[in-house]
Amino acid sequence: MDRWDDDAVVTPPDTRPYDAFLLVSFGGPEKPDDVVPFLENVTAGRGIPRERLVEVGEHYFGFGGRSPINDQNRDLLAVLRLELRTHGIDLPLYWGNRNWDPYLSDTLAQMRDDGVRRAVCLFTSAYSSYSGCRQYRENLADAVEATGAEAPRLERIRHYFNHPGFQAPFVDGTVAALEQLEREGRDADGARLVFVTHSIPDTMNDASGRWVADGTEHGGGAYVEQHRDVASSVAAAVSARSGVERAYDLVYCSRSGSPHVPWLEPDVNDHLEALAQDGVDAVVVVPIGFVSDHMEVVYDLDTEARATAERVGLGFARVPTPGVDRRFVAAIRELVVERAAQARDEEPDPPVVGSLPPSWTVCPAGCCANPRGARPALCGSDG
Ligand SMILES: CC1=C(CCC(=O)O)c2cc3nc(cc4[nH]c(cc5[nH]c(cc1n2)c(C)c5CCC(=O)O)c(CCC(=O)O)c4C)C(CCC(=O)O)=C3C
Ligand SMILES: [Fe+2]
Repeated sequence: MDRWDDDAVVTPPDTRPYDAFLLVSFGGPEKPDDVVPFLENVTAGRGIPRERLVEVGEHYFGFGGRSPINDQNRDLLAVLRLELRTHGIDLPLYWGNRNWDPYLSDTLAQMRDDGVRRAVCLFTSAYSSYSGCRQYRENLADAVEATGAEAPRLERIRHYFNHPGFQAPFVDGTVAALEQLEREGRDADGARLVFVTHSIPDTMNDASGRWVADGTEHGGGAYVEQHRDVASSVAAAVSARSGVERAYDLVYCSRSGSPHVPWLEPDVNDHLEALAQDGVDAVVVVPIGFVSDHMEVVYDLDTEARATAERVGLGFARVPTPGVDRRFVAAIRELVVERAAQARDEEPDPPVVGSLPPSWTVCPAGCCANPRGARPALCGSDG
């Protein structure tokens, strides 16, 4: 008969004061008829040129009008539910999107009806920027407004770009990609590591992580700084594993908006062309800007950037995003427990890799300012 040692009984981690977890994401179309209304949601008031919308719409139609992003969030919730349960954490999980069903306002109403009082939120963006943080905080404020007085109180997990569980899948994936290039007869030792993230307007980067105290501005440029820190940390871990120092770069994809507005560069396609001209034989593309392999990855990188690499004769291997990797899912569990301890005024020791400290959980006044003017936003000190 199996003996159940008393000391084998693990005391579940304390997640009070939270009685729910909310996954906050971008949303994406699920069938061809959804594509145009989805794009209209995304670009409302953004001044995106019509020809750009038609172009991006074609990307979606090329994938049957269905973005992978909602299914990836369903998968993440399924494995997270298992992860929490096996660690004795009984937290109901909810999911809401900015731009498509399930919308945050519908999800918040469900949470209210279920009697949820105080939920911890994770955004499917690991970094500081208006699009990746404050805009989600504004979306939460709008959803709480629509839900009314009984809406749950919402608090946010820190930016998790430097959590070890977010970076570990990129390190392993890069080592595996180099081995793949080796098998293809490419110069893996001389391969360039090309870290990629979503381009944003220069002004949005300048405003990222910039906050105001007593009329004085502090910080700014956090989006690029955080990505550079991840790139250097992953590149160092890969070189420690492979015994080879490789050159690496941080480049950008998915630029949008008016061509007259400066966005972060170089674009990944321009960069691949330049590397080929410099005689580089192969690249490993590491999409550190993304949590799952959604359209900005499977189209902008796996379709567009891969075609550029083939055209210029570069060996090309693309590393998977964290998605449902068990270390990333475990990191989410740890971040929930960490945030709950902070909410109880305890002082957990947040694990980080790289040279930057753990990010804040309550955004300071003015942080990642909305380029179109201030709007109500939750999870910060400027409501
Ligand atoms: C920083 C950032 C992230 C990462 C943070 C996060 O993960 O949230 C992100 C994610 C995503 N962006 C996505 C899609 C789009 N982004 C657009 C437009 C824009 N993105 C921007 C920034 C970002 N975007 C910006 C500054 C614009 C210009 C309009 C504006 O100023 O707001 C447009 C309009 C057409 C166009 O591309 O021009 C689309 C369709 C999808 C869904 C993919 C799928 O369906 O699988 C996802 C996850
Ligand atoms: Fe985007």
